[in-house]
Amino acid sequence: MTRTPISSANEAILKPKVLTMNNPSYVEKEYLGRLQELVEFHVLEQDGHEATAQKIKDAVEKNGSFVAFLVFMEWKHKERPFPLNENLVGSLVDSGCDLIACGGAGFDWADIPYLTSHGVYYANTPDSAAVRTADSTAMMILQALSGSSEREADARAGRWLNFDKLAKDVRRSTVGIIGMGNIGKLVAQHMHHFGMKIIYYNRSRLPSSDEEQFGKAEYVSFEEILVRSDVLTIHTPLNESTRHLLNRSTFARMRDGIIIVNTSRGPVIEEDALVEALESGKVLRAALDVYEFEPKIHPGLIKALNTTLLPHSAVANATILQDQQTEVLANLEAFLKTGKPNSPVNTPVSRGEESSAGRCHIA
Ligand SMILES: O=CC(=O)O
Repeated sequence: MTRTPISSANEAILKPKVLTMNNPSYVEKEYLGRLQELVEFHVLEQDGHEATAQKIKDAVEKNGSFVAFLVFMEWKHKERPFPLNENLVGSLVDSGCDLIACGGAGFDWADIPYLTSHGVYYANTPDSAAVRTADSTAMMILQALSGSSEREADARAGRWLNFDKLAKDVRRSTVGIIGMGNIGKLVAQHMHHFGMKIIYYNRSRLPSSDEEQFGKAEYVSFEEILVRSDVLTIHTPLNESTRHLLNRSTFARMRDGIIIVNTSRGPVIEEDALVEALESGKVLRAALDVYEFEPKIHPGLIKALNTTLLPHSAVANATILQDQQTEVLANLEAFLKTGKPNSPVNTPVSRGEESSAGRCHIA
């Protein structure tokens, strides 16, 4: 694969300008070339929150308005300059930016109400994140059922044949899926293939053809999913109604010896309550990729042997950046051609009534 930095000094004057955070270095050269015929890219390298906000202000001052701001993730940057709020992107928004397209499925780091009320689309990258997150979730469910982290610790410590806590049989276990969006459905597909019974809780019921495909998955109430799940896996976005969805009271209502898996967002679980439930044995094991106060992990989780802990890396495989950066650019391309990105998470208020043709930047 060719890695092609985009030029920050394209000549064409009449092309709409697009500001990017980092280079889309993993995108196929031909695709990038086609987009460079449509727009003029300006690149800034990400920094801390305040420093990035200043770089954005400087870019606007120097170049005038940008039609879009694209955020490309890079491995070398360990921390993100978020939150993506008025302080970070206010200068862009005020200068007429219509689209912010960002790598990543979650968008809790962006002030969506601010963007919506200022007429700006926010687009995420659900497709590239979904497959990797679902694959990692399946792996973590199997790890937690088998107690592989405890067994590995035994092996490393030379403890042989320690069968105090035997693996649970995947084929005789029920997985409860909270949130049946793209990721939840892929997890259902994976775990059905492993022979698990699937139950799910979601805002709305899936078409019966989907339920059939997942081995007659059952749509259940929130209370029912707590008491019937052997493994509970969370795939909801983080918002005010899902913050601490799992808390002291819900843990108390779950079946004894439940397994908790979370690859969505940490604050969906009240971590203190989870630690208590792991200590009491109410929760047999937890497999987590996300934490309430990232990048800090609760000391009680680190200490516990019955946890499998990953550093928010469920999506991180060798090809994610290529797919994610391409998905960000596809959002831009769709927006330029139709006035709407492929995967908007909001409907900007001032534009809700406009016809999409009215917003096209490219005929
Ligand atoms: O956390 C990862 C994502 O939101 O894609």
